[in-house]
Amino acid sequence: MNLKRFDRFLPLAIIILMTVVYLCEVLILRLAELRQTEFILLLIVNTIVVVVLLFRTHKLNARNIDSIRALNESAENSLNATLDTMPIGVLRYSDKDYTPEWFNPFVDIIFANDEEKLEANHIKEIVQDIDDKGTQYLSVNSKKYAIKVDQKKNLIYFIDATSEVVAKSVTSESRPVIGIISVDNYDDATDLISDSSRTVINNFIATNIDGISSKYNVYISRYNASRYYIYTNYLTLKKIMGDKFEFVNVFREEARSKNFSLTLSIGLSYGLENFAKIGKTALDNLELALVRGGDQVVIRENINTARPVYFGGNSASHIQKSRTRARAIATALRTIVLESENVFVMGHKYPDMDALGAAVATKIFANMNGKEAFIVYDEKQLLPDVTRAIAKLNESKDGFAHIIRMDTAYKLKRDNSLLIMVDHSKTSQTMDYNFYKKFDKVVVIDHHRRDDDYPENALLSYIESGASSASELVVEVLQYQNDQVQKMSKTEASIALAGISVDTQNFSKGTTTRTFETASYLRSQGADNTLIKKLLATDFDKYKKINEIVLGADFYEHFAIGLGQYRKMYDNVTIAKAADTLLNMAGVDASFTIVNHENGYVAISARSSGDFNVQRIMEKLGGGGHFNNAAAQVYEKTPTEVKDDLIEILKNIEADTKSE
Ligand SMILES: Nc1ncnc2c1ncn2[C@@H]1O[C@H](COP(=O)(O)O[C@H]2[C@@H](O)[C@H](n3cnc4c(N)ncnc43)O[C@@H]2COP(=O)(O)O)[C@@H](O)[C@H]1O
Ligand SMILES: [Mn+2]
Repeated sequence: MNLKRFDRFLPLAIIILMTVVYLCEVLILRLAELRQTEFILLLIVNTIVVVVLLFRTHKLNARNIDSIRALNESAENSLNATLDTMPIGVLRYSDKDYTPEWFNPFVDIIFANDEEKLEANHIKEIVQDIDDKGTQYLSVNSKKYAIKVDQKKNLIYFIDATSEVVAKSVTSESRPVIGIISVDNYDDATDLISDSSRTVINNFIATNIDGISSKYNVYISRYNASRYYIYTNYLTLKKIMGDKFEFVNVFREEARSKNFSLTLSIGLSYGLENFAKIGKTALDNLELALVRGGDQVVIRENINTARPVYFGGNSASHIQKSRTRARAIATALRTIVLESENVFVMGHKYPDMDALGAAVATKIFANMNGKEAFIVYDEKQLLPDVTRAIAKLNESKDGFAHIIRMDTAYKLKRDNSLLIMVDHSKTSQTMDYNFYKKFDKVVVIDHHRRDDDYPENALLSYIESGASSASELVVEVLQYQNDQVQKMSKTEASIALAGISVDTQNFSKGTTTRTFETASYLRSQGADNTLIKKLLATDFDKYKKINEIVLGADFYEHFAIGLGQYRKMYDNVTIAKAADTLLNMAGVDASFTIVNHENGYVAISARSSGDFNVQRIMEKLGGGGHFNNAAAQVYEKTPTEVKDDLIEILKNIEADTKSE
C-alpha cells in the first residue's frame, strides 16, 4: 500500500529532490564565489538528470502494467481451459425460471443424448429435490452423477460418481446372508415308522437340500435331520427372491406326491457386520415363519428399522401342533403360576366366545394349582353372547365367579401377580393396555399368527397357529394336569365348547383330530348343546342387520363383497356373521363385508373357504388375522372407498397369480 503511494508520487519526488540538490549546489558555489555561467551549467546538468530519471520511471511503470496485464490474461485463459476441460459439469440457471443460462462443455458431453434433461422443469426438479446433505444422484445414459447445488449463485455441479455408486452396490451385494431351513412336521412324519421308511424320508430331504445348494451355489450345512444352516451373500439371495423361493413350493408338491406331510420354513437375515446378530435375527425370522403357519420364508435385514418380507404361506397352516409341546407348556405354565401371588386372565378388545372360553379354562388351570385367578372384562366392550355367558357364570353356587370388571382388577393386582393374555398376542389388541403395562410377568396363549406388536419379555408364549381356537389350546393343556377329578362345571365346559364352535364355524373350518378330541373331552366334562345354542343365539334385530349386509353384496369373479347400509353402524359379530353367510353362497371362494363400525372406523371382515389367503389381503389394508379368517379397521375413509381399495387389491393379486 505504502509502496504504491510512493510509486504515484515518484516523478514529483524526483523534481523536489533535484531542486533541493540544485539549491545546495548554488549555496556551495556561492561560498566558493564562482560566476554566473557555472550556475547556469549546473542547472542544465541537473535538468538533464531529472528528465532522464523521469523517463526511466515512466518506462518502469509501463513495463509493470504490461506484465500484470499479461499475467491476468494467462490466468483467465487457464481458468477457462480448466472449466472447458475439467471432468465436472457446471451449469448456471436463471433464478427466475430455472432455464440454463450458461454451462461448460462437460455438461454438453453429459447430456449429449439426453438433452431434454437440460430443460427448465428438469433443472427445477434437481434444485428442489436436493436432500438435506445437498447431494443427490442423477442417472444419465449409463452414468451416475453426484449433484451439488449452490443455490446462492444458481450453480449446479455434476460430478461423475459412476464408480462410487458401483462400489457401493458391490458392497451391498456382498453382504453376508445367514439362514435356517426347518423341515416342518419332521418329528411327526418320522415317529413310529420303520428305519427304512425314515431313511427314505431323510434321503428325500437331503436330495432336495443338495439341489438348492447346487442350483444357487450356496453353502448349506446340516445341523440335524430337520434343520439346516445356509450361508451365502445378498447377490445370491436376490436371485433366489427373484425366483420367489420356488424351491419351497417344489419341496411341498414333491413331498405331497410321496405322501409325506412335509414342508419347509425358512428364516433369513443379512447385514454388514455383527454376525451373531444376523444369526439371531435369522432365528427370529424362522420363528415368525413357523408361527405364521410354516411352509414359508421370512427375510429381515439385520437393522432395527427393517420390516420382514414374506414369501409363500399360500396355503393354510401346515404345521401340526404336537402333543409333546402341549405337555411341556402345561409344566412350564404350572411353574409360573405357582410362583405368582394371583393370576389375571384378559382377552382381546371386545372379547368373543373363544376369548372367554380360553379365559375360563385358564382360570381353572390356575385354581387347580392352588392360585386365585380372575377373568377381567370391560362392561363397555361386551358382545351379546359373551354378556349372556358371563351372566350364566355369575349364577354359580358360591356367588363369586371371579369374573371382575377392570376397576376391581386394578385394585386386586399385586406386585407379584401374573397376567395371562388369551386369544391375542398383539398388545394393541389387548382389552386394557394400561392394565397390561402394570405387569412384570406376562404369558401369552394364542392361535393367531404372531405379529410384530408382541409383548416384550413374555415369560412364556404358547402360540399355535395350527390350532382351531384359543379354547382348544388351553383345554388341551388343562387335560395334562395330573389329577383325574372333575375339572369344569357344565357352564364352563359349555362356554369353552361354544368358543371352539364359533371359531370353527360349527366345526366346519380349521379343525384337526385334536379339535374333536378336545370337544369330546369337554362333552365328558358336561358341555351342553342346548346351553351352547342359547348362548350363541342371534337377536332378531342383529339378524336383520346381518341380512342387510348380505343383501347389499356384489359378486366379483369368485369373491363376494357385502356392504352395510349408508350411514348405518354395525358391530363386529354382525359383520363377521354376514361374511360367514356370504361364504356359504355357491361359487364364492372368499367373502368380505365392509361397514361403518360403531367405534368410528370402517370395519372389514374377511373369510375364505380354504385355498385363498384373506389374511394377506387384510394385511394390505392394515389389519390381519388368519389364513381364512381375517379383518381390518380403516380410518378416514368411507365403506365405498374401502370397497374400491379392496377391489384394486384383489385385481392385483389375481393378476400376480395369473402371471406366476
Ligand atoms: N387389525 C387387526 N390385526 C390383526 N388381526 C385382526 C385385526 N382385526 C381383526 N383381526 C383378526 O381377524 C380375525 C377375524 O376377525 P373378525 O372380527 O372378522 O371375526 C372375529 C369375531 O368378530 C367373530 N365372532 C365373534 N363372535 C362370533 C359369533 N358368535 N359368530 C360368528 N362370528 C363371531 O369371529 C372372529 C373371531 O376370531 P378370533 O379372535 O380369531 O377367534 C380375528 O382373528 C381377529 O383377531
Ligand atoms: Mn379365537
